[in-house]
Amino acid sequence: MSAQNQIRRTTVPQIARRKGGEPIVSLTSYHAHTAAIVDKHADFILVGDSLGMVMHGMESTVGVPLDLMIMHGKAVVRGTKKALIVVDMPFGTYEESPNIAFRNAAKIMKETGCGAVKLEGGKRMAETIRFLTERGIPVMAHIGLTPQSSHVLGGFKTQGRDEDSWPLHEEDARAVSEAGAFAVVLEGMVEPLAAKITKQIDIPTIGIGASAECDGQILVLEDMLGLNPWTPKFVKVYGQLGPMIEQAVSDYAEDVKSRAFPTEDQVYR
Ligand SMILES: Nc1nc(=O)c2c([nH]1)NC[C@@H]1CN(c3ccc(C(=O)N[C@@H](CCC(=O)O)C(=O)O)cc3)CN21
Ligand SMILES: CC(C)C(=O)C(=O)O
Ligand SMILES: [Mg+2]
Repeated sequence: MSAQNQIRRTTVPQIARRKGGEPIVSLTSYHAHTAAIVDKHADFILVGDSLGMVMHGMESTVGVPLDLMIMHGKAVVRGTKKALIVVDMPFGTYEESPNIAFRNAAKIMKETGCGAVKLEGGKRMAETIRFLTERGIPVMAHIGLTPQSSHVLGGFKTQGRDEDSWPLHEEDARAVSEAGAFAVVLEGMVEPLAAKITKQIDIPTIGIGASAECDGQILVLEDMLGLNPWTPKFVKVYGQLGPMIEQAVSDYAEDVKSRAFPTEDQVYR
């Protein structure tokens, strides 16, 4: 098959060009079958390190290993054909030096086939963002509430409540934009700060708990499907899958006990 015949995925420059235009749609996914559904409607899909908490029951994202991100990244790339796939770099795989970050980001891209990586941090990560983008690895930045630093921040706390902190967040946004990031996630940030940052920088801002002032939105798929028992305030629940799964499981249990399942339809003769 020639390259032209393949369905082209959304590209990094296409996302970057959406600044100030039609809002960018994104969700997380960690899983081939759900990713195939999300792929029909999302511009990009994030294989987020939130998978440590959502899929593996961890208390934070700090313990997520690189190999786990690669495994879920492969699953999502295999399950999709249209969306840009972005994979989170997990804690401890990029902070130390641009060289180490490049090695691990290249491993993620080569082994998963994703189109970009995401890493947390503003001004402090600017040199690394430049190092990676100049060498062929597109980087999405992530500032504000950065869950990998929750031990320093004192938990998952909304940022910018105190106006005195705004200049630091604005500086982070400018630094990642100037370093070559193609977009930046603004997480857990008061609305006026997210609005100010979105106006100040040339790359799209993707909000999560950061208001409709951003250039796009992202949510954790399981949260908006009603599968998370501790849904934060910024989540809108679009489907109640938790109760649906429970009903199906309890119907199945009843049918097994009463021998109503399997029936003629499910039996080999
Ligand atoms: N399932 C899931 N969804 C997420 O959005 C998510 C993860 N996991 N794991 C990684 C981070 C952690 N996130 C979180 C976790 C908790 C709150 C939270 O409890 N927020 C409080 C606000 C606290 C404040 O205002 O200071 C809330 O009540 O919404 C926020 C973001 C966002 N990310
Ligand atoms: C919430 C998004 C932005 C994320 O980083 C994740 O899912 O890990
Ligand atoms: Mg993340």
